[in-house]
Amino acid sequence: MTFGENLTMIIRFYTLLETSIGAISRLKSFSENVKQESSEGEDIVPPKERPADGKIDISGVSAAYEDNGEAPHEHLALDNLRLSIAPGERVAICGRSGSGKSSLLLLFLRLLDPVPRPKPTGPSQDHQPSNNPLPQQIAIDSLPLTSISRNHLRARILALPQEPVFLPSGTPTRTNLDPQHAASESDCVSALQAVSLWEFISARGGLDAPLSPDTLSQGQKQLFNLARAILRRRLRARDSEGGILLLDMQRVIMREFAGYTIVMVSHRLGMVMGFDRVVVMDAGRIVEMGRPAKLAETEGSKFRGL
Ligand SMILES: Nc1ncnc2c1ncn2[C@@H]1O[C@H](COP(=O)(O)OP(=O)(O)OP(=O)(O)O)[C@@H](O)[C@H]1O
Repeated sequence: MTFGENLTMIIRFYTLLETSIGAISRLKSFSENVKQESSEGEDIVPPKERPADGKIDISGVSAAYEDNGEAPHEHLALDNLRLSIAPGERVAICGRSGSGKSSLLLLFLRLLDPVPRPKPTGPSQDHQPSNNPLPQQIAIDSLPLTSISRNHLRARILALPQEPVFLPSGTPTRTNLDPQHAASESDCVSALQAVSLWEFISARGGLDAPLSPDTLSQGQKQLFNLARAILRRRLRARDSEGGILLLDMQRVIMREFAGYTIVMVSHRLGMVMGFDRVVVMDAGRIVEMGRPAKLAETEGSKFRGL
């Protein structure tokens, strides 16, 4: 072996060692810093057809990211939210960056939990009375979220986040699309066809070929994520129709989710106008609510201002 080859090998192994040490350090910091979720009291496993209706009730809920224990929170991401959503209603959540839209979706998935409110803030408003008589609670189809098994809750609610998550590069496309291998090959192809991604995937070796998320554009990643939700919706439809879809992306295929209660975060007016109701947020509070077309016409409305 020449000196050059030896040097190349040393550099390659050294780089690998550095990468591995980095991974170990990230795992160590993850296990030290990330608190385990407590599943106390979450003993209800809803029957397969739930959430069949998709009714949502939020009564006086506040939430914060920092963990203060029992101490009051200075910065609330969500501040005394009260919102009822009827089964099958399509609600768009609007508001400036940082107003709490994504945090609201995290609430439904128990990725953010309610915290006690420090004190009534600001003047009482129509949409959010500051003297709230109800205990703070979120319920889906009249079941308090805190009593539903967290895993079941997350498995039942379809969520499309802003930043889609992919399995490590090299994982087959099919596993990325359907990690539990619950769907048939034709189900997978059909879901990818529904979002016009099948031709692209097929040209790269099809379902069993390894997928490198880096080779997908941001739009393609969102479409892939949408194909996952379509596939899960179609598999679920064999047991029950309806459910809850949380959308934190701009592109939606309404046709695929007819009958679902939809809560969508949106910045695009064109998308919002087709919804039943728009909820405008500011500083973690609901500041306006109503039919999008009506609010868009109302002089001085916050929605119009956006
Ligand atoms: N991981 C986090 N840690 C701490 N604070 C956070 C975190 N995520 C959001 N926040 C804070 O919570 C508040 C609400 O943020 P959120 O992401 O819900 O807003 P948003 O309306 O979805 O914004 P955007 O339109 O930019 O996505 C903001 O004050 C934000 O700084």
